[in-house]
Amino acid sequence: MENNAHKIDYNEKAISIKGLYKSFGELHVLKGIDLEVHKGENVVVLGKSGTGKSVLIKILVGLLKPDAGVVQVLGKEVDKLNQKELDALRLHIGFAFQSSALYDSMDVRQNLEFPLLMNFKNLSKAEVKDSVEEVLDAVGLIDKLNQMPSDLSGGQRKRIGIARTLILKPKIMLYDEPTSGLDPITSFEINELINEVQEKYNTSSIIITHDLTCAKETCDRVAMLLDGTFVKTGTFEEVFEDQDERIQSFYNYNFIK
Ligand SMILES: Nc1ncnc2c1ncn2[C@@H]1O[C@H](COP(=O)(O)OP(=O)(O)OP(=O)(O)O)[C@@H](O)[C@H]1O
Repeated sequence: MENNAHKIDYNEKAISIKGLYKSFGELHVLKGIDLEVHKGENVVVLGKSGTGKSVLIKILVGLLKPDAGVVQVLGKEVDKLNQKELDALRLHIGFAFQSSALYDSMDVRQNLEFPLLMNFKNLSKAEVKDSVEEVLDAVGLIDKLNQMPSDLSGGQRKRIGIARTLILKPKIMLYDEPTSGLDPITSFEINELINEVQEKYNTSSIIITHDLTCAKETCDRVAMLLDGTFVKTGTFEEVFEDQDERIQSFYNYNFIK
């Protein structure tokens, strides 16, 4: 589904992947991947468990090196960067973990302040307070400022996790299974939030999921990863209109769940 609310700039690539290969010994995980994510675009990567979605993300953030291919993020060729350059690039990438990854011993305010204080030493107390309140407001949880993560629902923890990445004003958002473990209503709210983040912060995003509703609601384009390659890339409808047996079987299996 084309999401017209997003201001996509097709002249600017946030992520560009060409001919990417990655194997672990005899296990050939990525076998010639090409993908572009434009500025302001949400691209959903769909694929079965174990097809290399996490490997792809790790290559994007420089945690794994490709065997072959060119991977550019915000114009930088990731595997050519030194550690300092990589750290600088990662500051522009927000990673929303499947688990939310909040610090349980810190309240919501401290969880949100933490990345700011770690990365920017000269911020005034007022600047920190304003940033915390802005992102909490963006995820609709301003009233949870002083709560502990253990007192929040799973959906609220996901929202705070997203707020914590937003506080560094990332240009790119990577969402790893954002709706996994959530009930349908909470999943709906997270899908809406992903779109709101896109609209408010004009981020470019990769959303990894096998939740077809999440894909349909958040995608500008879908890239279907099967057997180590993107077998089809296009709008949600374009991908699932394809009669490729593997795509139809993925749809039928995941639709029933
Ligand atoms: N560092 C590694 N060393 C060896 N094998 C690895 C390594 N990282 C990933 N793999 C293998 O690569 C394959 C793809 O793993 P990956 O974690 O990317 O799958 P995925 O698509 O993210 O799956 P899921 O949806 O279950 O998280 C798996 O078979 C995995 O065991």
